[in-house]
Amino acid sequence: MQIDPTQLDGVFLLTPRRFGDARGFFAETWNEATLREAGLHLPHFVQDNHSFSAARGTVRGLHYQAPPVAQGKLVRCARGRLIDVAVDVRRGSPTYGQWIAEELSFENGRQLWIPPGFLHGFATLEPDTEIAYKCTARYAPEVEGAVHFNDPDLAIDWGVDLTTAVVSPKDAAAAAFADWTSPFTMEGV
Ligand SMILES: Cc1cn([C@H]2C[C@H](O)[C@@H](COP(=O)(O)OP(=O)(O)O[C@H]3O[C@@H](C)C(=O)[C@@H](O)[C@H]3O)O2)c(=O)[nH]c1=O
Repeated sequence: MQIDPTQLDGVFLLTPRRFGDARGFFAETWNEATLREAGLHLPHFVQDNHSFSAARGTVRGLHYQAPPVAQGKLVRCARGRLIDVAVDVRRGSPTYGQWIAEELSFENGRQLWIPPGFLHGFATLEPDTEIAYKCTARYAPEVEGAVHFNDPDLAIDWGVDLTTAVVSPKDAAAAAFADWTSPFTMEGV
């Protein structure tokens, strides 16, 4: 497993080793001991999610759950190609409001570790794209929230035409970043 830091402290790109043969490949997508030996101690995961998006240009996000059920997410693309986005919303963080956008695909096998304290979203770059992610806390709809994906202050480059993006009604009605108060601090996530 290759582990690469990103510009945001605590967010890592993980690239599992693929063992190719005549049948295709095999890869370990998650191995607690291997990561610990490499110095990356991820919290305990309690839920695995899988979603499918039919159209290119589907955008889901920017989502979070508030503490004490904030979620860390280990994200990968099982089919197709997507841009995965993490926004640092830890109050007091030197990179508060900054984001990273990483391409994850079936082809490149890369995974993004996003700890609690970040907004998460993604845009599909191909039709029939599947995302799979492990979460460190259970689904808690009573404390979930969203910031608008096309927020002018965040100005995220999703890699797709946002005027024709496929979004949920919930995401279309999400708050502006400037009107939103983050429930996260550097310590309390
Ligand atoms: C997220 C989630 C949704 N659901 C249900 C609620 C709803 O009926 C249906 C679709 O939910 P949503 O519209 O919230 O799905 P979606 O927009 O795909 O939400 C997800 O987006 C990405 C970016 C994330 O980071 C995730 O944490 C999650 O927020 O699935 C669960 O049962 N468990 C879950 O963990």
